[in-house]
Amino acid sequence: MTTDQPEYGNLVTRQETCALATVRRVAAMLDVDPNTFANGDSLPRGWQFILLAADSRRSEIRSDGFPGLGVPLPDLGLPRLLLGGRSVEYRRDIPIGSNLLRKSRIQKVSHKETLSGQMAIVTIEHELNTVDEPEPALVEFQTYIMMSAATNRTPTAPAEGAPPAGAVSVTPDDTLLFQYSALGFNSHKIHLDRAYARETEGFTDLVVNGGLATLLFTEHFRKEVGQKMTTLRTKHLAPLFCARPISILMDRDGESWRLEAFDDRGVRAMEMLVTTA
Ligand SMILES: C/C(=C\C(=O)SCCNC(=O)CCNC(=O)[C@H](O)C(C)(C)COP(=O)(O)OP(=O)(O)OC[C@H]1O[C@@H](n2cnc3c(N)ncnc32)[C@H](O)[C@@H]1OP(=O)(O)O)C(=O)O
Repeated sequence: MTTDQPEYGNLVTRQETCALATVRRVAAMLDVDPNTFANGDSLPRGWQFILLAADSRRSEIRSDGFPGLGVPLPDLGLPRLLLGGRSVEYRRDIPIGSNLLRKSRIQKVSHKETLSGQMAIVTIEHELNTVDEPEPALVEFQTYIMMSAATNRTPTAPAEGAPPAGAVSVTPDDTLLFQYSALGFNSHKIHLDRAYARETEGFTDLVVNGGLATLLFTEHFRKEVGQKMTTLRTKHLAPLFCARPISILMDRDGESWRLEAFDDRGVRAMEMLVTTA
């Protein structure tokens, strides 16, 4: 059963700065030379997570360590949460060093009864405007799946065999997970606290943040294709785990690219669709 809730609608506005120091740290995390970036250069498309962090007070942090969505959302009584997907439209470049106005709101909340229990699907919309332009430079929708406490049901998808041949492999480790969480001011414990991830949420290991997996995809796209993305859409189908190789496959269809991620057991865990101008 699905029930669509009317918009919560409260618009939250914030001042953000695309700080060179933070951009240099993202570069360092990705093993890119930080000295190749300067004020006035364009923020690489895919790196906007540093401008979309929540700034919740410590007293507002959820029991799972998640700082919240950065916009008011009533307590839905669903203590667990995973990123379901994102959809981004890049309209203009964001200059490094620029000041931005960020507008965020809950766009939609749907409630579902599923085999795993109650679920809410929450979509939040962010716009980033450079101060001198009336139209947003970037519009991003993020969908979070909120769930009841972990049951006996394992959240790990069934094994399907080996990863596909011809894929590029990347293995996120504890350090990468920590640095991504720190740069996004995200203290969710499934990415940082192995005992919590296993014992409280029932995962086999630390879960790779879907935003980090997306960043690894967009970096792969930047290096292999080199064209500017105009849109990207992701869907997270199964969790990816720390210290396990992720296999990335990329296919082109005209001006669109489809990237898929498989875990070390061959489970298709994520897909990303990219278009270019
Ligand atoms: C936290 C956090 C950030 C993160 O990045 S967490 C890591 C990244 N995300 C994931 O690893 C999620 C991977 N996906 C899953 O584990 C499963 O898909 C999930 C979400 C547990 C749902 O699986 P179920 O088997 O329990 O449910 P169903 O597949 O039957 O779906 C039930 C309804 O939910 C809708 N739905 C499912 N997945 C998504 C999705 N990715 N996006 C949007 N909607 C989704 C599905 O359509 C079903 O609805 P129907 O109307 O079709 O019944 C951080 O920032 O800290």
